[in-house]
Amino acid sequence: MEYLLVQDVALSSAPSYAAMTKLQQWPQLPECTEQSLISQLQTTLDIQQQLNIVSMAVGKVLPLSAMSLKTAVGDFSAIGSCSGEFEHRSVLVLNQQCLAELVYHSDYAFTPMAQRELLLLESEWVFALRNALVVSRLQQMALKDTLTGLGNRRFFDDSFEKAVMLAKRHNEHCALILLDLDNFKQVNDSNGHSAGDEVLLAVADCLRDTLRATDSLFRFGGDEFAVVLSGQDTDNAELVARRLVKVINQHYLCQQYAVSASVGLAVFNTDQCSKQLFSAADSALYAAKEAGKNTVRVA
Ligand SMILES: Nc1nc2c(ncn2[C@@H]2O[C@H](COP(=O)(O)OP(=O)(O)OP(=O)(O)O)[C@@H](O)[C@H]2O)c(=O)[nH]1
Repeated sequence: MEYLLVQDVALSSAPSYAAMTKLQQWPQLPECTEQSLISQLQTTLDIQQQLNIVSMAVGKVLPLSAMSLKTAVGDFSAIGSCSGEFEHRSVLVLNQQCLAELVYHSDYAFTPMAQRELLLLESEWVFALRNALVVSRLQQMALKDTLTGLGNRRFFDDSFEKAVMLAKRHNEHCALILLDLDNFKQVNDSNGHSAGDEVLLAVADCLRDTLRATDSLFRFGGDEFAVVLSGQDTDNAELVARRLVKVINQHYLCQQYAVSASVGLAVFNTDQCSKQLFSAADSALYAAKEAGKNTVRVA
């Protein structure tokens, strides 16, 4: 299913609320309920929060056990969702554009009356949801590397600063891995830029698959990647770093083009600020290159 993308949005061309919903044909909720849902939705541009708000409103008109939303910027589940025997699906459309698909679950059948009430609540949500989707899409575009879909340098700067501050506050470990591919330039030079892009995509996949969901992975630009590991001491972080170098060595494209990876690792100590930790990892990366590449050095 094709969902709304930010470039599809023409904010000024949205139809009027009444024309879009044909509300007069539908059973009306008491005015205060209707007003409060719309005004609650206007308080946030966060899709998850909007879904939670709508699920609470739906819960007032029928017994709901789960509610989830599929969009172009990701899938969301209402807080407290659990399985239910009956399912009802709705596609949310605004201005002839598909915003999202909503999936409801309940232990009770979705009667035609219940479905009409859901439709009414959905019609109150579409404008706020459209705005939240646009914001989310813009955030993704500002913070993601377009080739690999990983966080970009700007996202790294922000996340790294926060990770170091948290580590300091909770007196925990925080490790920074800087990874730079070896001999990558020759892939571009001998096989063209698209072959280079393929290698970068393969490396991004290797790194993503090897790391845990709680680790943060970024592409800095060029052939440089960064990983922030929260709560890992030097020994564990070094194990992770060596594993990353190994999976890159084992990938058939990297073998084909003789590409490997050098890594610099630094683990936060409480006297350091984020700049000092970064600089320590950068020096370690330089040492790994100087040591002949395809290796890990710890600051
Ligand atoms: N295909 C492709 N190449 C890129 C991209 N961004 C940067 N590059 C190229 O990546 C190369 C990075 O240069 P270097 O790090 O010096 O290359 P290297 O051969 O790995 O050098 P060593 O680290 O010393 O082994 C340059 O040739 C850039 O043009 C990209 O998005 N796609």
